[in-house]
Amino acid sequence: MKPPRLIAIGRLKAGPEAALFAQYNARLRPPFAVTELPEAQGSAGEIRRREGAALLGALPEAAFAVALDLGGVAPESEALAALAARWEATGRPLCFLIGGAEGLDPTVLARADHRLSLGPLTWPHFLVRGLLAEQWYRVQAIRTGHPYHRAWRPG
Ligand SMILES: C[S@@+](CC[C@H](N)C(=O)[O-])C[C@H]1O[C@@H](n2cnc3c(N)ncnc32)[C@H](O)[C@@H]1O
Repeated sequence: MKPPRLIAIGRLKAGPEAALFAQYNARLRPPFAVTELPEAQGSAGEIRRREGAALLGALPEAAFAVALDLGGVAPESEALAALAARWEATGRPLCFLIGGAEGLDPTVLARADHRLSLGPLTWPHFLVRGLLAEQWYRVQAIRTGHPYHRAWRPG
């Protein structure tokens, strides 16, 4: 299987966020391939537009693009596992897009094939990489029946 690609704004320096991402990415089969794009300068609108253009420029034309976006739908982990199977069945290279501090430009959201929320809380973009890697590992555990994911919830 081709590795999913993570295209993200900002260069992740060594520290707790990088360690969290590395820990879960190392467990993934296959791990994410990562493309980092520099943070843009200017007003908030200019930053969004410039970063948006860079994200779209780094996105392969055929890609199935999943934008990490607060305005998207926040699925339960089992539902995300079902979505992952559908995304893979398209046969298109899977790419996740993470914005910078100003968020994703509307052009990126318009291009996205899916808008994925990790819940209504706003997370720092560097932390989102680790959260996504953990959820993708959980998705793989759900799909393979690995006990990492415990589905039980109180009734
Ligand atoms: C600090 S947030 C940007 C906040 C910005 N005000 C917005 O509304 O998008 C940086 C990036 O992290 C990702 N992000 C942060 N929280 C998220 C969440 N709860 N669900 C999905 N993505 C999130 C998005 O890709 C976002 O562009």
